[in-house]
Amino acid sequence: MGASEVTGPGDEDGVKDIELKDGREVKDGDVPVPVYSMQALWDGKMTVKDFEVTGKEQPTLPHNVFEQDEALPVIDIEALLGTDRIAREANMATMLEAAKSWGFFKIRNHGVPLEVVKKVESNVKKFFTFPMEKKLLVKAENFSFGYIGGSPVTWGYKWWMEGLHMKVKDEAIRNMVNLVFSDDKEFAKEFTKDLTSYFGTMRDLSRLVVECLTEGLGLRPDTFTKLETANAICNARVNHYPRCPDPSKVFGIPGHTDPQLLSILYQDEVGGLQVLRDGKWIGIRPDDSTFVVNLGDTFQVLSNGILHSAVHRVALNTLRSRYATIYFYGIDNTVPLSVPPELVTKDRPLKYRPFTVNEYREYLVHKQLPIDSIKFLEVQPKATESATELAQ
Ligand SMILES: O=C(O)CCC(=O)C(=O)O
Ligand SMILES: [Fe+2]
Repeated sequence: MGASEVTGPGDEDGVKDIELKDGREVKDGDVPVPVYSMQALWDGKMTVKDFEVTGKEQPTLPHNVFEQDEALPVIDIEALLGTDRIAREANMATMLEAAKSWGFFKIRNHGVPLEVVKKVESNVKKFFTFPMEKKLLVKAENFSFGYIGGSPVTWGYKWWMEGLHMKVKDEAIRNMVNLVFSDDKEFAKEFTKDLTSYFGTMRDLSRLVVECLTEGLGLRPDTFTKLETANAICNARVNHYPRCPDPSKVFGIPGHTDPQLLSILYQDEVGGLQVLRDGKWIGIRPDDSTFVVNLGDTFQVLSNGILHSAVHRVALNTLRSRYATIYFYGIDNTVPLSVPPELVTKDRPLKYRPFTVNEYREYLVHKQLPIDSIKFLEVQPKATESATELAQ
């Protein structure tokens, strides 16, 4: 199938004069910047074949099969905040257990009006309809903030999605929105207001969940949230997965874990989010009365492996575009982070080494988000120890 038959902006040619060299874009001898997969597809520089996943990693579950979704625990946030001690303890226990085993759960009675998320979704939907040259005004360099037209084409597997990755800081939001919607000042103002309110409510919700889980680990509830400094990487992304002519071979996002502490996700009614549980993929049913929470690598590491950062992926379909709005809650990106000593015992020796969020991020951007990227943070056996083991 030719790129022209693929849904999406197709002919937008904001990058047509850019040469691809070793998967990197080169503009008039400038420093090369990465080009993204969907952007290259829509520009006729890649085909659907370039997105195909092979062998064991191919999609196995259609986007609309949710057979075991009912088993996914649902936590009542109102009960966590309430005065009924029994209800609180029951929900705390279920949440902690879900965080250890699934790494995923749903939350209900979370107090965030659906409209707050839907507004962000619809504003960004409008952004996605713009011609590529306009989207590229806020292109994310190095997979950071702004427009992501897929995954870097240098990665082994390619993401069939585009996303708008937004910083939490008000000023950053304002600058980005004003740049893109410069000819519609009223809309830009509304957009900024909607985003600011979304970020505020999601941050509060994330803190609450993180603090309850931290308390469940036997630590002071603010052990990790107090590291949510000005340097913290908290951000949000609206993902758009266009219809795909071959969902049996292509993923929106292949299996991966999220790097941050925690993600809170709202998916539209189409379906496609799947989580790996005990070696089996389970489709998560879309549901407007809940958000999906999943733990990220930082939480698994800082809990010394007690909590689980689950592998998840996004399946596509031939009929409908899909949107997901995700808030990623992170902590300081420069301070060295390490497992609290209380979580290291004789039975549970230290599993992960100290690291900084920036160091991990740097690794991920260059390593294509491998499914087991968290291994990078494992304690390495000391050379002398391995030599001793070998000698025995
Ligand atoms: O689209 C989704 O449901 C999940 C997206 C996701 O996993 C991510 O952006 O990290
Ligand atoms: Fe993810």
